[in-house]
Amino acid sequence: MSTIAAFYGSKSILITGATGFLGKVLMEKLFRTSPDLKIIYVLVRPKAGQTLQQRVFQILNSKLFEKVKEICPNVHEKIRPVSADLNQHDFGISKEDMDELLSSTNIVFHCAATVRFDDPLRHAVQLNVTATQQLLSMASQMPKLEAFIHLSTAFSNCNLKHIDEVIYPCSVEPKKIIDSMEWLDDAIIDEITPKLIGDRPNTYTYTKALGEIVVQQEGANMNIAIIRPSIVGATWQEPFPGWVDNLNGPNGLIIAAGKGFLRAIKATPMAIADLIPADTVVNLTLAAGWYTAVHRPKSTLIYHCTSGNLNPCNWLKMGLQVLATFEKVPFEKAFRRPKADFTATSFTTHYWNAVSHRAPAIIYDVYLRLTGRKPRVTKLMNRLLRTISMLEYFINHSWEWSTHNTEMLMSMLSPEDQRMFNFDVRQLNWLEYIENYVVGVKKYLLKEDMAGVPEARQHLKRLRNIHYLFNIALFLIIWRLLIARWQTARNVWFFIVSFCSKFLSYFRASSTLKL
Ligand SMILES: CCCCCCCCCCCCCCCCCCCCCCCCCCCCCC(=O)SCCNC(=O)CCNC(=O)[C@H](O)C(C)(C)COP(=O)(O)OP(=O)(O)OC[C@H]1O[C@@H](n2cnc3c(N)ncnc32)[C@H](O)[C@@H]1OP(=O)(O)O
Ligand SMILES: NC(=O)C1=CN([C@@H]2O[C@H](COP(=O)(O)OP(=O)(O)OC[C@H]3O[C@@H](n4cnc5c(N)ncnc54)[C@H](OP(=O)(O)O)[C@@H]3O)[C@@H](O)[C@H]2O)C=CC1
Repeated sequence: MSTIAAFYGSKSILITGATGFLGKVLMEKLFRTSPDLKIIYVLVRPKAGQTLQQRVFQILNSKLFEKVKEICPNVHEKIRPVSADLNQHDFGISKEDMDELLSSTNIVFHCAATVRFDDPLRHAVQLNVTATQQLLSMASQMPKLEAFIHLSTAFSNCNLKHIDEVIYPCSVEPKKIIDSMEWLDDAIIDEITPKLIGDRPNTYTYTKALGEIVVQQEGANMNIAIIRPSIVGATWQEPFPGWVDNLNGPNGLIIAAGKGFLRAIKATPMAIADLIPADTVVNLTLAAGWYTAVHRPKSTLIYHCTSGNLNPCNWLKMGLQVLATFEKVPFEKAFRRPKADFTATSFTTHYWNAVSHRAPAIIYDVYLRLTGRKPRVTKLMNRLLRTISMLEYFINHSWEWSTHNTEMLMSMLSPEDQRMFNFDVRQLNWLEYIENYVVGVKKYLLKEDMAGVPEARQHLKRLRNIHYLFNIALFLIIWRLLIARWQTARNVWFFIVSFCSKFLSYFRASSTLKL
């Protein structure tokens, strides 16, 4: 019997960010391995015209929860959506709901965050720092609380090269930042943002670092752990390989490359691609929750959930496997054939952006306009280039994360738990994982049927033929123009034609002699 699964049975669990990518995988695993758990409270905000119940219903009805519904048929009774907006004071939670949360919760998993890289500092601070502080204040009033698990990121200290499982100070205290957001106006905040974030690339990583300090300060008297995942990718094994549901991280780029929009990217091929599967993160998170509650470590433990030092893989190997999978399982209705290269300098990046990204987009939009349709590719391409510029930092740097606490936790697990809550990335076969990841992007994100693969292949063949025809036509047009305007080109042309005709007459003469 799994000790961890038994631990979560009979517990009341509070999850923030349960509608997000990791939150859903976490909830799924909890229900699947501990179907007898008491209740999961999920803090959800109504969104896109959907009520909380509709949002939760949609999650439970998704493919991700198919196994859960077999194992735990009454899952909908065990999940309690609580209306909450983390941007509001007390999260806008009603008094009755708050009383129930405070009196019943045993474990808190804090997954909610803004993960946007371009969020204005005020918004990122509100969600990643102030809301964390408020949640800790709520947690401090929970008499039955056994553990509080905070999801941070391995990149919270990406301004450093070597990162230990410790909390690093920031130049300005989080409390001062929170206070200043109250009275500074937006223009001033925008002005001071670059100074505050310093050598971090965005407000996301900066506010996640501040969030960690808040957790350490405010949670001193609680059983707390912090999980720092690196780049979270599709699921590796559970509940099935390749599950993914948003465009964050590599996902959007895999689509862009598979559909032939992304043809070149500035990347350091040999830099470590520190990807970590979502189910690995969830297994470590649940194991850490159990360990924190049962073993009550004296200080807040930080767990690096990274792959680089245990099972390193570089961007080149990953990129090539992504491209190899496109050959096997092409995406439908591609814009161009998938083919992507790394660029090394800003000059070559600008060049390929102009030639391989912007020019085809403009040409296609002209074609759309001429055929009476609305041009859209240039806009899409601009958005893609903006996204790439935001992600580029992470594919051109390498980091070393120590994983002592994570390895210690692994050694504390029983063999059964090591199997059931596996977070040992040394067992991960990257090539297999990436293939399943790309197929998962096709199936679960693009909602493309595998039955459409032969037609997708045919489409790529047509694109190849169009490409050849286009190149030949372009060559002939340029050559014709050159001959018309430039004497040297005419001379070269005359030389080639006379050389070919001499070669042909020689060939004809020698074959006649042989006869
Ligand atoms: C399997 C790995 C291999 C990868 C290989 C992929 C390419 C294959 C090519 C092969 C050959 C070449 C090899 C190349 C190898 C290198 C490839 C690099 C890929 C790896 C990228 C690394 C990413 C690292 C990030 C990790 C950092 C830390 C992790 C975390 O802690 S947090 C989670 C990460 N957070 C994010 O990723 C958020 C990033 N997103 C944003 O900040 C914003 O969305 C934005 C990018 C700034 C865009 O903002 P906008 O306001 O312009 O847009 P909005 O968000 O409103 O969306 C508008 C529409 O655009 C769609 N969209 C959003 N995001 C993306 C996206 N990433 N890609 C594409 N499209 C996106 C969105 O859905 C909207 O669509 P609409 O609704 O239809 O309008
Ligand atoms: N994905 C990744 O690559 C990595 C993620 N992490 C960390 O893991 C955690 C989860 O990330 P992930 O699942 O990918 O993120 P998602 O963006 O998928 O999910 C974010 C969650 O936060 C919720 N949320 C955002 N704003 C509010 C709000 N005002 N009130 C209530 N809920 C809100 C969202 O709710 P809604 O659905 O209503 O928007 C959603 O459930 C984060 O803390 C992130 O920093 C760390 C490293 C890498």
